[in-house]
Amino acid sequence: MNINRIKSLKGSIHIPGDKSISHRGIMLGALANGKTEINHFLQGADCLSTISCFQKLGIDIVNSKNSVLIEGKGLHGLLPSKEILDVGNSGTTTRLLSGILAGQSFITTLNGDASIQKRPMNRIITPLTQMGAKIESLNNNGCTPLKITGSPLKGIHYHSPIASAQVKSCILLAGLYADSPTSVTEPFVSRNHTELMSSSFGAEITVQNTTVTIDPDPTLEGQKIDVPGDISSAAFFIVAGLIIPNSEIIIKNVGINPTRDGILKVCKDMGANIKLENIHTSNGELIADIIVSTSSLTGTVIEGSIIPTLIDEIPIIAVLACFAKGTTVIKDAQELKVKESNRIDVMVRNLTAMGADISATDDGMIIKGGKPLHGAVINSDFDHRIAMAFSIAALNAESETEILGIECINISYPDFFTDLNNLIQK
Ligand SMILES: O=C(O)C1=C[C@@H](OP(=O)(O)O)[C@@H](O)[C@H](O)C1
Ligand SMILES: C=C(OP(=O)(O)O)C(=O)O
Repeated sequence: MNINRIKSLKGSIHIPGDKSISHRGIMLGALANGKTEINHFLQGADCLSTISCFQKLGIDIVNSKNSVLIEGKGLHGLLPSKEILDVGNSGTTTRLLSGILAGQSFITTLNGDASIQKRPMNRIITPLTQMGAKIESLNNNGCTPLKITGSPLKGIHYHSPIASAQVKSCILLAGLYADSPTSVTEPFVSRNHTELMSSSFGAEITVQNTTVTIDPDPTLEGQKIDVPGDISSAAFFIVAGLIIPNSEIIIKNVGINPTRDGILKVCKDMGANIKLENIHTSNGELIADIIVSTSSLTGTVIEGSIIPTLIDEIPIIAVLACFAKGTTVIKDAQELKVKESNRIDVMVRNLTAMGADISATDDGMIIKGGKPLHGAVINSDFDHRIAMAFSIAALNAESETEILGIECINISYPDFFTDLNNLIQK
């Protein structure tokens, strides 16, 4: 894909459904009694992997694009899969599903693509094993393929060394099958969609500071879920609207859950023209329209408790920082090394190729903004966030940019270029 500089962006856009919430809707819908209807479900490859895994576990799911209908079979209704479950590229599917499978009365093997086979799974194997689960990393490297032998589980209080919603959610979902309450304490609060959604399905969840506790064996009842737009997808348009001259865009119906809204705070800190309108709540999730216009920006420091609230947005925030005056420092973000790619290395390599002044640190990056970007050949390393971040950077670079492996945007945002083209002013 070749991309050139554009003049401006104008208009309004509806962002596709939130990836994290879409995954959880399928999982909890499958474990609930009766029908669950999910509207504005994200039709990205990761969420389709979650659907196909649950279909193989005996759940009827009809995906009619506008809505997804799930015929839930209750907490104990899953059936053994005849095949290996394919989790594709999705870390969320792998880790959350492993928590559910740990409590079943059958054996499951799951595996995914080349990227998933390098992502760390000991972070879930350790707590699930403490609960009594039997999980084998078949290549003995702490990664997939995983063989999960469902077992009777006991409730634990796990102190997670990382603020990870996937680790927390994996343990909480396993906790549904435990013999006593299960608690997870994390160093900082990570996204809380599992907590919000499972309590709306009828689970007993209590939250105290950074500790979440779930009671076992609830009766979950099917729900109607309206998925808000994904702020992690909106982030590309937020940044585009800020860095491209003469732009003003309205991004409608975006989830701004406080455990996800770090990018909004960072933009405000940097001096962005950004406003929220029409703020309301749906299914316990906070939603707003976001209005952004071209802004003069200054660098900032991003560290500590805000990191989990913007972890997937760091690639596009690094692009934003290139267009700000002064230095932006990103710290405490070592988790970026174990995403679909090593997002610190890949951002530094590719932004350097475009002429930015950026260096990698052990836990983040330092960007000295203000140097104009020029076109380059960008290898996305088949990471969707990287491919989209550089598609936006290319819109304000001096010469043509070529992005290799652009198809990976299908993971989280299949219509990204259609939506972008609708805003570009010729
Ligand atoms: O729980 C989730 O839906 C997610 C949690 C985050 O991962 P970690 O839990 O590994 O931080 C995030 O990066 C991922 O895109 C989605
Ligand atoms: C890290 C991501 O997803 P996952 O962990 O589910 O693969 C992401 O979407 O940026």
